[in-house]
Amino acid sequence: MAADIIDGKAFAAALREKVGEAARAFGDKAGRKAGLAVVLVGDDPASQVYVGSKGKATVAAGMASFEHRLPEATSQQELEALVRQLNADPAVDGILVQLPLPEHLDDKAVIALIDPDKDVDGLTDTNIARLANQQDGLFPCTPVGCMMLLADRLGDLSGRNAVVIGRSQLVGRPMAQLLVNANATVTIAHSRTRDLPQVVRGADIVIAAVGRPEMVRGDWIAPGATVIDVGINRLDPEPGASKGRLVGDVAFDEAREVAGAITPVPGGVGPMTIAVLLRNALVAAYRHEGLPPPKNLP
Ligand SMILES: Nc1nc2c(c(=O)[nH]1)N[C@@H](CN(C=O)c1ccc(C(=O)N[C@@H](CCC(=O)O)C(=O)O)cc1)CN2
Repeated sequence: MAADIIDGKAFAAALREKVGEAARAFGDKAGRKAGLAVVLVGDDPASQVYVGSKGKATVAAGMASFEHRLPEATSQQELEALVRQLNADPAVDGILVQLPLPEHLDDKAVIALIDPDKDVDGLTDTNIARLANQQDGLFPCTPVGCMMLLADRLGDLSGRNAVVIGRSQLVGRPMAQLLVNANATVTIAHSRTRDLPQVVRGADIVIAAVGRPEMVRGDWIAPGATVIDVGINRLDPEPGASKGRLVGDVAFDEAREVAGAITPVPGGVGPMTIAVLLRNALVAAYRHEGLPPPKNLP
């Protein structure tokens, strides 16, 4: 039987609604809107689209959006000066530097400067440590979104075997930590993993986050497994088409024949990234004002 489709787009829309309600309540309590600053350097077309979507979603949720689009030639010093300025700005509750940065810029040095309590991407050392120590903090949006989809589908994850394919700072590593914190048994697989198909066959939960189109094949998936596809890869255009198709890291049609549930691309994990970003920015705003975030905000 074909797997159920996990509708990330619908889940994200519901989360954005809840964030919108909580943002209105924040405005009433704090006498100001929660504010999210997004910094984009250069003209990478995909990043421009994502930053535009983030700005629109922020405003739609009733929050203030501060967009900083800097030219490709921006120096490390200029970018760091902007981050310092945003750290000091009381109207800014959350700061996100869109990745990847142009090659000449040192992303680690820029991220290290972000005030951890405004670090809505959860990439600073302080938030990495808070995640590892199971403390309150701000954690990376895509993995948090994946956890919400998994909890909705599977409930308690205790004792489940999860394989995370990919070990990036933005997805693979925090994803594995969140799964461990939820008492799953976690394997992190990567380019040096031996017999990856066999490793994946042992998983009840597969998180694919490698950035290689349709790498995970249907015969790697255990029957009934839950497959979360984080990859967003654009294929070369077919003859006569202006744009190539978007595919994930999982061969969707094959995997769907075997899995119990699977996220599609597009419409799966991607929309959760922006919804969780809004959630993180609002949580940061409540904490910034010394207020407890609303209990009904996941
Ligand atoms: N600082 C950060 N940079 C980047 C992050 C991040 O979380 N923080 N994530 C990605 C890109 N990203 C947000 O920035 C993002 C990617 C995809 C989507 C999304 O909704 N995708 C749609 C398809 C969109 C399309 O048609 O192209 C989907 O999957 O349905 C949202 C956000 C890298 N950089």
